[in-house]
Amino acid sequence: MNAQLLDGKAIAASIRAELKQQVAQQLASGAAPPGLAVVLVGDHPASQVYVRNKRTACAEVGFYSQLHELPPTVTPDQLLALIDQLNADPRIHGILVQLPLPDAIDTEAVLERIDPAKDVDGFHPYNIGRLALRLPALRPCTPKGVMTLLERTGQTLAGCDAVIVGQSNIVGRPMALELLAARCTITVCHSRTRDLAAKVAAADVLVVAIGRAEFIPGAWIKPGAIVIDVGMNRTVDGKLTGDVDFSAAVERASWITPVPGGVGPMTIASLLENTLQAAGMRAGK
Ligand SMILES: Nc1nc(=O)c2c([nH]1)NC[C@@H]1CN(c3ccc(C(=O)N[C@@H](CCC(=O)O)C(=O)O)cc3)C=[N+]21
Repeated sequence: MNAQLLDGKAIAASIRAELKQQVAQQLASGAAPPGLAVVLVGDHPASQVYVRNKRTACAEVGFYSQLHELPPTVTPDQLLALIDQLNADPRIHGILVQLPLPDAIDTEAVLERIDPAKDVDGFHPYNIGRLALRLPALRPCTPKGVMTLLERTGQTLAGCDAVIVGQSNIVGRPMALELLAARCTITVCHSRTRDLAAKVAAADVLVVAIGRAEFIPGAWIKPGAIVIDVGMNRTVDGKLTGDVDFSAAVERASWITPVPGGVGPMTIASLLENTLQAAGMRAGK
């Protein structure tokens, strides 16, 4: 069997085209554009690339956006004061504080300072709690993008055995909540999991988000599984590679995401959807 490619790059482009139309319609009826503020602390080179991609995407769909670049020496009080200012700014509907933050800053305190109604990353405990309770919320962008990819396969998720490798607050845990809401049976694996190979081999839907290049061998994949690779690892020669051994997995899976061009562009598309949602203009869902 040779898997079909879940082309995140193309699906994200079609989502942006739809959002662009919705924004144009709202603008024509006199509404202000959705506004996103991105806060970047320090000079993490990878973060600068991601932030640039996010701002380009905002411009493409007609959003207003601001970039706030702060030095790595910024004090917690200065950062919290900026968040307060953005919370109060009526032009800004979404606030994204790029992670990771410098060690001297208490990440949880910063994320909790963001108005939950402007929390377009969906990282605030209020929004995570609402996701856990299956209430409408701003949902974390990467798991939301993965759910959009899974919908595009046309496969029924209810009743599937879904296995998530990785238990991070930003991907693994909210991913488990999303798949549970879709009525999958969930297994979350992590560094203390026993017999990971057997867990992976039981997955109808496999989502891998651990950040270790080609950690999951293709031979572990259940024939016919849907494989979603959230990993983005930079190899020594500068290429991006996922957490799954793609060349072997593609021969067993029914659907698989490439890296790059899979989950990454969907994360940004979800951020745009969330910003539109926060602006009160309903995005797709
Ligand atoms: N508060 C916060 N929210 C985030 O959503 C967030 C963050 N912090 N910190 C960093 C990570 C990383 N992230 C990416 C999003 C898209 C691509 C993406 O579009 N990747 C392209 C390729 C990019 C390349 O070639 O380098 C792809 O996979 O095809 C990558 C990485 C969002 N993050």
